[in-house]
Amino acid sequence: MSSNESTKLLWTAVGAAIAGAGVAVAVLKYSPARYSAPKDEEPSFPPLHQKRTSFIYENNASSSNSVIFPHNHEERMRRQITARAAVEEDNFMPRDSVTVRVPATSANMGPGYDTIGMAVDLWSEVTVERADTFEITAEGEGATEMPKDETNYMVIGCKAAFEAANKPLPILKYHVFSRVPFARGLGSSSAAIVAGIIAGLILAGHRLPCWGSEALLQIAAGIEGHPDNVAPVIYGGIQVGIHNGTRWVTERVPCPAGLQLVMFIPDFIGKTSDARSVLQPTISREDAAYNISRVAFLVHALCVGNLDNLKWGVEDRLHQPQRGGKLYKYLYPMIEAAENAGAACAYLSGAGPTVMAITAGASGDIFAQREKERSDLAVAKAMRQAAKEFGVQGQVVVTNVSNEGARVVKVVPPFSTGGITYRDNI
Ligand SMILES: Nc1ncnc2c1ncn2[C@@H]1O[C@H](COP(=O)(O)OP(=O)(O)O)[C@@H](O)[C@H]1O
Ligand SMILES: N[C@@H](CCOP(=O)(O)O)C(=O)O
Repeated sequence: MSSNESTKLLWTAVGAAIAGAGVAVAVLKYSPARYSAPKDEEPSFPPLHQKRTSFIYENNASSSNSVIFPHNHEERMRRQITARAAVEEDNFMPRDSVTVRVPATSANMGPGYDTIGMAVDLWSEVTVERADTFEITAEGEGATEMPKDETNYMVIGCKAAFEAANKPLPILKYHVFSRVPFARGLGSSSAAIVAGIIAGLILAGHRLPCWGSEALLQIAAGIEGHPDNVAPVIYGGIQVGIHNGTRWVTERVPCPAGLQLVMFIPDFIGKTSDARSVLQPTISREDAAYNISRVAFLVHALCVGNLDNLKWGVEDRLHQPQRGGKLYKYLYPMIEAAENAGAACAYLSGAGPTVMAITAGASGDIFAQREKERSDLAVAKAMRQAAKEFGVQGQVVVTNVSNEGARVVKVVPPFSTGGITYRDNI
């Protein structure tokens, strides 16, 4: 290399270093990290109904083009929310009518009492509309049994939504087409609560903060008292929820593909409140350790897709032995029969009386699989036989886990406008 070339290289390097330092200073000075909330403090945003195109970048030093550090998830979310909110601004006006679909859920999954729950591919559809007189009509599961007055959870959910919106509850009429078995341990109450809240929010034209506060979850779990049903109704999949001392927090647990759910649903009703009252108020350290180990095993088995470990993972000493002993004598014999017939595991769904067996199919829809690849039929037969031996009448329903939670399927006036069409043209 000539001395000329090396001098040129030296100056290029010096120039690059100065430019780099300049960028670094600019980045540090204007980095969005400077505007993030102090540690341990929730970032406070203006009310969500306010025009938001300005609130994130009120301080002009930070523009939407400024650098986001890889770890700065919060800033990235704020920008995404801002962009989306600008598009959706028009959609937050009060509505006349809304229809929401909500899934059944299977809580506890054995040892995860009041903590773990799974969305089940069985859906109810709730329509709430403004009316001159209050009315509740229902068809399908529990149509005659569910309350038709203000104690109905759809109404309680709707009321909570209007309270959150700080608006008086208008006169509304409710219609539910229910496919979630009523008071059978498949989360009919949580489905009604979540449907009511979502419908109420949309009718009121109010939206709740999601990221960082999950306000919908707070309201729903506040009404239900535990998050194991409402979290999967809202978010779908398998959810593990806690209360962190300040608020409810839920996380999705990965769900292995191709699971089938084989449910024995007795013909009789089992109210959750009754099934909670048979539980002992305290448990031994040994039983606590037992349940901790099983929950850990369950979550691990789901995460790595090790279905062989599920049968250990669903074992429990917190509620199943008491409920099985006092209310559902068929429970353990049915679990054994299902597992012997090829189920990966079986447990009491929620507070019962339904027993849930999980079987592993090949990939694709079960109706497109050869019988050899499916164990749901053998498991269903074994569960029915066990029920017969105990004189319990009921039906077996086979379905899947739903990775999706509650969704709005119709709104009047619609969200879709000439310019933007939302899915299903809602
Ligand atoms: N819209 C509704 N759908 C189902 N149950 C409701 C509804 N509104 C109120 N309930 C009450 O909730 C109870 C059913 O909930 P629960 O006992 O927890 O069973 P599940 O396992 O189905 O959630 C019943 O006593 C019923 O009166
Ligand atoms: N953790 C609760 C779950 C109740 O579920 P449900 O579907 O029976 O309402 C309990 O075990 O009590």
